[in-house]
Amino acid sequence: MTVTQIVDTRVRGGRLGTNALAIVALAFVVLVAIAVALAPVISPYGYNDQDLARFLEWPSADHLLGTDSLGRDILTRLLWGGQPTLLGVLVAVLTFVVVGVLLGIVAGTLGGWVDALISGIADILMSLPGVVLIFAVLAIFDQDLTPAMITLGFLGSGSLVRVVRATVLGVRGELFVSAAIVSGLGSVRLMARHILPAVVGPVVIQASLFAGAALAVQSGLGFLGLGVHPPLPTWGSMVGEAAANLAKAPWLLVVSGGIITLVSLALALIGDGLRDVDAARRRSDRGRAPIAARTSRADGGTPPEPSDAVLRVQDLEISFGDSPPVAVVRGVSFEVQPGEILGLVGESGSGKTVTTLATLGLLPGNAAITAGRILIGQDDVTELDDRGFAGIRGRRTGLISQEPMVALDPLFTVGSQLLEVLKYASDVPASQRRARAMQLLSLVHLPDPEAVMRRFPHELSGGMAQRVVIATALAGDPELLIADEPTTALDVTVQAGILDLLRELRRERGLAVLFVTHDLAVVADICDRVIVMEKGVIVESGLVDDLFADPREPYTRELIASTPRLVDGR
Ligand SMILES: Nc1ncnc2c1ncn2[C@@H]1O[C@H](COP(=O)(O)OP(=O)(O)OP(=O)(O)O)[C@@H](O)[C@H]1O
Repeated sequence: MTVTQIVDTRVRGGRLGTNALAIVALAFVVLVAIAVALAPVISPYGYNDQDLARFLEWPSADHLLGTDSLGRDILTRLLWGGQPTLLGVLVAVLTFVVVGVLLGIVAGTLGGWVDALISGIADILMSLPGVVLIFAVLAIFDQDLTPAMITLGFLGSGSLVRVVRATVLGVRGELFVSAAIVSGLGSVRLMARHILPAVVGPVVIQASLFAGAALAVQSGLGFLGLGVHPPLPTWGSMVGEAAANLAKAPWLLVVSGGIITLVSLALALIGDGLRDVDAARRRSDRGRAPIAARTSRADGGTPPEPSDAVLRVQDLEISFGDSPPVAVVRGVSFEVQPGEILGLVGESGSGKTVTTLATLGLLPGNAAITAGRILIGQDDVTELDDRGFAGIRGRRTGLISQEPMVALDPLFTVGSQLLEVLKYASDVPASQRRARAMQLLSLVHLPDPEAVMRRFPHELSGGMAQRVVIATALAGDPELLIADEPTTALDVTVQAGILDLLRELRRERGLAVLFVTHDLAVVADICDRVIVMEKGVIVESGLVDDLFADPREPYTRELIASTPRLVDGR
């Protein structure tokens, strides 16, 4: 059985097991929706039929869920009340999906200033005080719930815009999309055949999670008596009535609060189930990614051999000092395949940095490789001196460091630094270097490359500087990028952009990346496989999803537990 088959088998097994709950939840929501839609047919009474002799009654054969303070049948009101409630949720979700998908696709497809404008709008939508705006809309539209729920969907769509945009950017980098464009597929067909199917999964997940949030807001409004047109109930208004009679008939709150809780819970379970399916699909794609990338590079698509690895570290031992030498890295072995992003994690002092420095031939003078080998392609670089490394650094390996500002010389413009690297690390003729430099700046999505060429490092933001560093690292067209905490010094939004760029480079150019970090949330976001180091040795390694789902070593579990964004799923 091949590795790909093993991954696929695991994925299928995972889907079946984890989604039983989601399927039950989906069946429940569908059942509730059908019952609510059929309220006029199946309700035992009218929603405003009053029987003042039988108010606040417990469930009985006549009134299966009891009666309210005016003797109205609770089951009937629950069914009728579901109509404005679920319709409101539907309106909000439809708005959320239409706005989010349209803007996300336009931003991801057109890029440039359109992308910047739409991303700005998405940021603004996410920062607006939603509840206040919804109150205002209700006041303006005479308590009409529809405009209020459209507003809710519109405000919520900012997050979906980002998800769809990122998905579109990812898909556009796929080889099959490039092949489709080259073979003359029009943009409408490209959208229908390749881009829309890719965004369906993430959109459905986001929509089901948003539906839960919309139900909560809808119910909250109903509870406050907003958007309600008595005597027609909403689930929220029924909670309000139940709260008013809490001492006399606590049962009412169990029923009205219960249906809202159950439907919200079911929507969350559906979202979680869909997310599992999507994660499993991605995991299987990631399991295949290196092979796909390798095949695309290898002439004739020959099956990959282990020796196709871009980087092979075998039984590496690194020691400091000589009387006696102290080994700080021991028995470290791993491989990085073309198109693969391998995470190297561990707490400070675990040996990540010295391992990567050894790979680049940059160990400090008091350190030495005392055992093992490092192979870049087929070349053992363990014994190479600086002259020997000249053909490797820049041309076969590129470095992205933690501090982009430090990586750039403050005395020279971006252009002169890029031209210099192109001169020494590439074979681009002098006459074409300027054009190539600007091409590299465009490749890393820096707008107006000509202006960027003229700037000094201090005139760049942190994110721009890191993109310049990545462009510089790509100048010699290396097959391996070593990224040493490349996002640690950047703020979260800029960080996401740099991670997107690395993913895109991997997809478009089949680049391999050795990603050194202590941030497991970043590893979960970008890496295919991960190696965990502790005190100079590898304690655990594996596919990222497997390792995070089922860490075997206590040290790994501790690392995961100390990363709040992973633990609470943010
Ligand atoms: N110049 C040096 N002289 C002596 N020992 C060193 C030197 N540099 C690193 N070490 C030791 O090597 C070990 C591994 O350090 P390394 O910097 O690789 O850890 P790290 O996991 O990369 O940590 P960090 O994330 O803080 O960079 C540590 O025990 C450290 O004390």
